[in-house]
Amino acid sequence: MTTQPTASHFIDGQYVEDTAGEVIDVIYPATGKSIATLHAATPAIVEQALASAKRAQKEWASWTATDRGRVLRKAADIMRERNHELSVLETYDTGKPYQETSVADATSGAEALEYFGGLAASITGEHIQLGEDFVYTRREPLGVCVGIGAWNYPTQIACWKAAPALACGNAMVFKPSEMTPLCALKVAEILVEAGAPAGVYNVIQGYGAVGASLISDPRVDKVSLTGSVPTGRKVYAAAAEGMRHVTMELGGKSPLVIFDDADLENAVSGAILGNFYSTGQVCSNGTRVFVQKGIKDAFLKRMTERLAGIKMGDPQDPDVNFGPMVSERQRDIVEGFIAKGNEEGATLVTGGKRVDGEGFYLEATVFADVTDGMTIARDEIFGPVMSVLDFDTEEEVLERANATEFGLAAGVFTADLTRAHRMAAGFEAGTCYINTYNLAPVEAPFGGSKMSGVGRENSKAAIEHYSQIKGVYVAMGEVEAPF
Ligand SMILES: NC(=O)c1ccc[n+]([C@@H]2O[C@H](COP(=O)([O-])OP(=O)(O)OC[C@H]3O[C@@H](n4cnc5c(N)ncnc54)[C@H](O)[C@@H]3O)[C@@H](O)[C@H]2O)c1
Ligand SMILES: C[N+](C)(C)CCCC=O
Repeated sequence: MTTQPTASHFIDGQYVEDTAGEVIDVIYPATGKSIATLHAATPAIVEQALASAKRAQKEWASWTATDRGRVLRKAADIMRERNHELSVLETYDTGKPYQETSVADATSGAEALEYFGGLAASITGEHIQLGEDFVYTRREPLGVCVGIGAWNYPTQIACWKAAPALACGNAMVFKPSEMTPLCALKVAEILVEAGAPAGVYNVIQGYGAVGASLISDPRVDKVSLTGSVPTGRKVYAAAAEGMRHVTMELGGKSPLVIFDDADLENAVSGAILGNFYSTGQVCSNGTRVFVQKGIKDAFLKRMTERLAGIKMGDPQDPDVNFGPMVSERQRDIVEGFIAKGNEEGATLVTGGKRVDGEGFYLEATVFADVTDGMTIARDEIFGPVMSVLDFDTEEEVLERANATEFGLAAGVFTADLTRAHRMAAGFEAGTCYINTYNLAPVEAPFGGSKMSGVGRENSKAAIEHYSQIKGVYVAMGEVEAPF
């Protein structure tokens, strides 16, 4: 497969290049070798993208919602037909194993396009009768939306933003992460092939400065960021300057609580999904695993046995189920956290070492006897590191689970369903799980509370964040005035 795209940017329905932009060297995480060279957007490219989105949005919004929905559903079909090719590219972009990308990335993107394509025609206002007079509301697009992506799910993030934005009649300029710039270009190509007018969905590349220049442009009505909390703070503040709408999908340090009465095998599976999928590079991961004391030894034993089933290697090999980290830098950061865990007195149960040779491989790592104040229990690590903390009572664990600035996700494993619902109600998190972890179907809202974010992606809730209501008062009689 050719990983070098036709050009760096996709604007107004076609590939565009400007070699004056800063070089972006795309590295395959499994080998550490360059697989493509792109250029960050120059001010001229940013201008072209925004002008094109501004112009195209008017036309797109004038289509019936049914017609817009048909384009999105056709794009979903194309994505499904090309799932293999798109999954191979996602694996080159991120290093995630093909075993994962072939079921979780273009497929999730297609589901979003299909779901919001189906919903488009049902995005309506309402009628409010006021005696003889009445008010009707129109649910209107916001205009030009900017999407900014993180590197862990490049296809999914591009589609989770494009699908609701376009269903509501907006246009989008999307800037992928500089670490994984390839996949969003394919989403743009597919939308045009499915019939989206040129300019409705544009992709431009760049580092943070390109993202920042998009946000401050007066033509922009909304910014949707998927990224870290520090970047979220900056982006939210810049968006506030221009009173722009925002969606912030940010980081987390989510709790996963396992009671003594939980089904052990399911709890271990949930903790694996919540810590080691995508080599641990998942925002919603339940990295603080609170295990009730009575089940702790059995949990750690079974976890260690199950992790022996990891098959690390060439992520394009369909038998491999654990890939490298996205970059050398990210592996260094995670190794720094592992060192802190050791220094601060946690017990290393398994893993903890990098794998020598090419690529950015790091072992799946489990620490036990972690306490709330340790660095590995407080900071988002964004790598394959699980921290196991002990607890005694429900009341105690809920308080400790919530004692964090983050609020992205939370999970509980227990056979006591009354307790499970009490815990879900008590968690300070936007996305909660009972007896499972990290599923994100498009029909359900996904997003965080506290410092983990603002707004929701997926589900009908996303429509609220890509549209605005206009109220129209209609008088049926004479106008009364005081003088
Ligand atoms: N909540 C979610 O849905 C979700 C999903 C995936 C990742 N994440 C989070 O993303 C983080 C990992 O991704 P990352 O390292 O790419 O995050 P990051 O914050 O470093 O970068 C995210 C994006 O923001 C851009 N950016 C950086 N500075 C900017 C600025 N000043 N203005 C505008 N754009 C700017 C980057 O170029 C990149 O495209 C983790 O914290 C993870 O939890 C959250
Ligand atoms: C679908 N997952 C696995 C929950 C990932 C959502 C995006 C967060 O990183």
